[in-house]
Amino acid sequence: MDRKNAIQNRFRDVRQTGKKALITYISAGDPDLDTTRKLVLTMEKNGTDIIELGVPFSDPVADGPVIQAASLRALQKGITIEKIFNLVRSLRQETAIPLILMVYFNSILQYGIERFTKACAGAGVDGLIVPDLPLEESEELRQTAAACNVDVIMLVAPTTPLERVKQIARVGKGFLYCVSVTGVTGMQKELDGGLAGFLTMVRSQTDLPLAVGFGISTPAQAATAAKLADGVIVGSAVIKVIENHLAADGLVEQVGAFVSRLKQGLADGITAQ
Ligand SMILES: O=P(O)(O)OC[C@@H](O)[C@@H](O)c1c[nH]c2ccccc12
Repeated sequence: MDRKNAIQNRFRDVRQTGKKALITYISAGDPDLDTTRKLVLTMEKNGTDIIELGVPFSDPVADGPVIQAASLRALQKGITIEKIFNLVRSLRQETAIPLILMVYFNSILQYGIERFTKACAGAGVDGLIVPDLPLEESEELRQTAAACNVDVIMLVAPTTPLERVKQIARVGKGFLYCVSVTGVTGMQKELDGGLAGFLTMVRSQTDLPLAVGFGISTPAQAATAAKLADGVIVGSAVIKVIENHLAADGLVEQVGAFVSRLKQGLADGITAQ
């Protein structure tokens, strides 16, 4: 399966239709693996362009309460990395959507760096987001992943000094993840006022697509962020919909409907420009 550059190609295709990319995040195995499979397919059908699957971890230091709770639900159901690879492998029979794993470095180390990246490539994973891996310690993973065409997506934050943004942009693959607020994942009432300046600064340093994430939870916020970047990432707000429907029917449909509203928000944001 040749999936080289699947992420950048998807950004290019979305740009060619005059739109911005919607990236949605869910935790793999929350509330169970079969629902994750259905959610991936439903989110794609409703306008998600790229999907980030979280590998649940017992000590998710970059995550706020909503994603922590999702991780816990998945761990309690017995999720493992092997089951996630199997899920991706089976999803590849049904969809070509770019898939990114959000995975803490500890999980990769435990598995073995090379074994992990090869398993990603073999299953059909296109990229990795490793939130606790600083640039200085990232070389081995980046090179090992690059050898099998898996993109290691790098993160920059408003507190990242310009010189460091330059260095990160130079080695990043797929897109550059621009963290909109300093802190953990989760919903914010308002987007940071400095977002435009931050993104202009990052834009001047790289030709990689830029995607904004952290704290984007409504279609209106997605619209605002979409004006400034090539894509928008929404995690906690999607998981909140899952959480609200755990005991009710229609969980998958409700997530689909929410994703469709987000996608519409991106489109409105662009036409309002
Ligand atoms: O949950 P939010 O605030 O919408 O942020 C996106 C986010 O969920 C997803 O990209 C993500 C989940 N866990 C992470 C850890 C680090 C960086 C990014 C992430």
